[in-house]
Amino acid sequence: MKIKSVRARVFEWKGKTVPPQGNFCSNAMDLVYSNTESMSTFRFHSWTVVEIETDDGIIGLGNVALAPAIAKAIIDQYLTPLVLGQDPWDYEYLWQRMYRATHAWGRKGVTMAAISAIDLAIWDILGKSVNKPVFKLLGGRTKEKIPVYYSKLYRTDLKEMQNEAEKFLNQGFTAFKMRFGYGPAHLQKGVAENLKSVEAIREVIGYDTDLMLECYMGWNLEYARRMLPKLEKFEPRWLEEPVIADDIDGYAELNQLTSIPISGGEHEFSLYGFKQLLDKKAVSVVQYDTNRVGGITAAHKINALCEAYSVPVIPHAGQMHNYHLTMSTLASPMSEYFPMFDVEVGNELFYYIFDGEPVAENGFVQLDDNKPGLGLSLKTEFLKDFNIIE
Ligand SMILES: O=C(O)[C@H](O)[C@H](O)[C@@H](O)CO
Ligand SMILES: [Mg+2]
Repeated sequence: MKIKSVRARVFEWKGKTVPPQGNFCSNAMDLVYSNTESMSTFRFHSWTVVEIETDDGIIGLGNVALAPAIAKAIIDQYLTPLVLGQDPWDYEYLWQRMYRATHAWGRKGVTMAAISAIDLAIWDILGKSVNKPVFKLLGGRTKEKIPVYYSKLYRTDLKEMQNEAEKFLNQGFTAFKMRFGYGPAHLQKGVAENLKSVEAIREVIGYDTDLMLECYMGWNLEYARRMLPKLEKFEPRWLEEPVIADDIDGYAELNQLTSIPISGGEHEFSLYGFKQLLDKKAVSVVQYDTNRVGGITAAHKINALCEAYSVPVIPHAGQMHNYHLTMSTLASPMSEYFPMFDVEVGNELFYYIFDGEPVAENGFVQLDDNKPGLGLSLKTEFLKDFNIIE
C-alpha cells in the first residue's frame, strides 16, 4: 500500500457564534490586554481537515485545530512531499521524517499539530486497511466504556453556571470542569469572584462529584501561590494550566505546594516535552491533545511514559483521536467531554465537521469494536456554514 495523495482543507466557520463575554475564561492574554475581550486570541473558529488517499482507495481522515491555515501551509509545503509514495504502515519512519525534516523550526506548536494531522490520517488508514478500530492496534479495549467529565462552565452569571451544572448533573455526569474568569489583573475582587464561582458550583454538584478547575494559562506563579491554599477546602480533582506552558519550574513548585494536583499538557508537544514535565514532577495529570502533540504515534509513546511514572493521562478535548488513546491504556482513566453547543470558543466545531463523535450517556462514551479506523466521516449537514479553503 502506498500514499497516493494528501489533501488539506481549512474549514472556516461562518455560521452563528455565541458572542464573547468578558471574564469568560482567564487566559494568557489577560496580563497584556487592556479590554475584556482577551479571550479573542483563544477562539478556534476554523479547523483543518486532512484526507490521505492510498493507491488502493482507502481514505484516512486527520484534523488540526491549532492555527489551521498555517498548519495547512506546513502540510502542503513541507509534510506532503515527505509522505507521498510511502507505505503508511511505516508510520514511525514517516513520523521521524516529518519531525526531523522540520526540527530546526517546528519541534513545538503548529508544526507538531500539522504532523499530528498527517499521523491521525495514517492511523485511520491502518485501521481501515485491517478493518479494526485504531484502539485495537494500540492495546485494545481496556475499559467497558470511557468515563468522561463534563467540560464547559465558562465564567458567566453564577446562577446561569449553577443551572448549567444542574442540567448536566441530571444527565448523569459525575465530574465537571469549570473555568475561572479572573486572574492577577483583577486584584482582590477577582480572587473573591473566583472563590464565589467555585462555591456556587460545589453548592449544586456537592462533594461526591469531581470538580476540575481551569485557569487556561491565565494566572502567574505569585497569584497561583495565593489562590491554591484558598481552593483546598473545595477539594478540586485538579487545577489546570495555572501558568503559561513555558513556566515548567512554576508548575513544579505549584504541584508540590498544596494537596491540589496540578494538570497540564494541552500546550506541550512531543515525547520529549512530556519527559521534561514528568522528570520535573511539574504535573500530576497529563493532558496532551493527540491532534497537537504529534499524533497517535507520539501519544502512544507518552501513554507508556506516563504509565512508568504513574501519572494519569486525561487527554484534552475528548474527540475521537483522543478517545482511542484513552480506551487502549490503563494509564488513562477518563477523558474530557465537550457536549455539542452553538459555536462559542470553537471546541464545539468538531461536531459540525465530523460524523461519528460519540455522545455521552450517563457520564460515559462508548467506542465501537466494529468501526474501523478512527470511526469518523465528514458531515454534510453544516457544509453551508463553512467557507472551505483548498
Ligand atoms: O481544557 C480545555 O478544555 C481547554 O483549555 C479548552 O480548550 C478551553 O478551556 C479553552 O478553549
Ligand atoms: Mg485546558
